[in-house]
Amino acid sequence: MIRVLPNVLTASELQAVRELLPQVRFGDGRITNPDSSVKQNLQAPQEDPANARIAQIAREALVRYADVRTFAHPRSMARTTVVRYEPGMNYGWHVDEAMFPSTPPMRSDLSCTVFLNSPADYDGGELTIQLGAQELSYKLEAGSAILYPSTTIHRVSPVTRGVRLAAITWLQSWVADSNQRELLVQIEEARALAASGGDPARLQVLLESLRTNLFRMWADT
Ligand SMILES: O=C(O)CCC(=O)C(=O)O
Ligand SMILES: [Fe+2]
Repeated sequence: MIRVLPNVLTASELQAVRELLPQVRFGDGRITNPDSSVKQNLQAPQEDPANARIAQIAREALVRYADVRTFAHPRSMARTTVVRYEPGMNYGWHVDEAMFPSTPPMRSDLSCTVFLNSPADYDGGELTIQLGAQELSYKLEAGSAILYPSTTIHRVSPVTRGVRLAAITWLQSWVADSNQRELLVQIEEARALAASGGDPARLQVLLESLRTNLFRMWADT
């Protein structure tokens, strides 16, 4: 399941990020993926002070964002890194690493991109995610983010004009299984609908989905 998170960064956080971005000293993105033959971008070293400040702003914004809690049930979040794609740069089809060598090591369940500049600033640079035979492409407004399963094959298509800037991170969830996470998301939606007296037809279909899918999960065959 993929979730777009509009306006993760407030206007003042976005302004702070805009002032910090020119101070980031980018290096070759392959520093963290030396064996990759498809990664062709620029990436801030972890120790870069402007990267660290942007990372902190992005993390705090993600942690306080209610949909991140509902959708991801986050247990831990990996390092956050600012990436930069100039014309000709791209990150070809790949799957993200399963484990990050943090202390303690963490498993990536969800990948996250926080878009840091306007889609009008560049051509190309879509984040495209494969779901079966379908491809879904995203190019979000500055300050908005996307969460998607780290199990998916995805890419950043070549930038053909301008510069694409984003902050990327990964989350480990308390609930490893994405089908189980999906049921918790539906329970939360049903709870919120019941509390607000919202659309009864939607509440009905959510409850049907929960009953049917829990039965499917628990039925002995
Ligand atoms: O820049 C992005 O939106 C995601 C890049 C990516 O797939 C990665 O760094 O693993
Ligand atoms: Fe990736």
